[in-house]
Amino acid sequence: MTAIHVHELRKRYGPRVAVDGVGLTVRPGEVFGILGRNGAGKTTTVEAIAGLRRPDAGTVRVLGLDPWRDRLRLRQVLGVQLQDTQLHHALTVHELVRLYRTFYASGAVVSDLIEAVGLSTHRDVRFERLSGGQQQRLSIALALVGRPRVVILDELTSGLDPEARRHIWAIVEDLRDDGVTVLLVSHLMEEVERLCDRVALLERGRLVATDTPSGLVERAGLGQRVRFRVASGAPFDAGLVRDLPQVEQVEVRGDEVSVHGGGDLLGEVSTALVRAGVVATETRLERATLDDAFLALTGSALENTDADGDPDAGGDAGPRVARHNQEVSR
Ligand SMILES: Nc1ncnc2c1ncn2[C@@H]1O[C@H](COP(=O)(O)OP(=O)(O)OP(=O)(O)O)[C@@H](O)[C@H]1O
Repeated sequence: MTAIHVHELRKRYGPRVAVDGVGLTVRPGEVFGILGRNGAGKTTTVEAIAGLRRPDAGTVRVLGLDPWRDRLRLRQVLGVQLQDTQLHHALTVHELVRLYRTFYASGAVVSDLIEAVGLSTHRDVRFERLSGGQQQRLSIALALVGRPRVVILDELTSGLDPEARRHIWAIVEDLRDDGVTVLLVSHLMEEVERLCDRVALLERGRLVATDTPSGLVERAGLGQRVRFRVASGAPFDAGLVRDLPQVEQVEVRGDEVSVHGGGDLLGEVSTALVRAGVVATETRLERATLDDAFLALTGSALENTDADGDPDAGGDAGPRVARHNQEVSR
């Protein structure tokens, strides 16, 4: 049985089409990522999977259950952590986990779960007094309290510092080790590359591609680049590497050389340089990243523009992505 099956999912809000025929199959035990810009339809998709939003059309099954019709049964096997979970601010960590535990017929031992998410020393601290990272850890604990077989985590590390983010990633890795299926919505390429077995790219409500993170990079066909400096000070003869079978393009700027191509590019270029007696320094191989692949596959910068073309939505990763892509495609 598949863990999650989505077929031809559609949802509109008034005239706005949020999800437009999305299909996904998530295998049991997979960590499956949903990646896309602001407004791409990620949350609407996972809300439909969680039974929180009724689709206009299409089929959704989670462990064979219809999330809308079988909501009560689904609740016993599915854990959900959504963006901006509203929790009772005056309750402590322990009180909240204990309260949520009562919603399930069977589930985790409250103190064990609090320890597993690293909140033992904060068990008697009220929710409103927790830091952002601690609140996130608590919301994950609440998603896990019923020992779910499938967990949905939506933007679970947004706004957290690198250390808090790593703590939360370790929790997801433990879930994977325990065979729990995880559906992870994220903007963060590093998070997706580290945690996800496969990723679905959404763009304006449509599925652009589904693959492993490295498969997406390969699919984008962006190749690799070898960069080095010529030590001798003499001008570099680009003809030394231009005609090698794996080389597509050579750029020379002063003593800096950049060779773009595929296959065993580093080996081929290094051998040619040694044969020609050229001493190269600072040699490095650069591969396209998931950022680059996203950009190439969707034609837009991920974190710099939202799905409506609003250029305000995002941090500083967008321009970096765009620059890299220009380099690659030049
Ligand atoms: N309740 C709603 N009413 C009207 N429009 C909505 C509603 N929820 C979402 N939308 C719109 O539907 C589209 C998809 O939104 P959704 O939240 O699913 O995208 P997302 O990929 O999760 O975005 P983000 O990364 O910003 O969370 C967006 O254009 C959004 O403005």
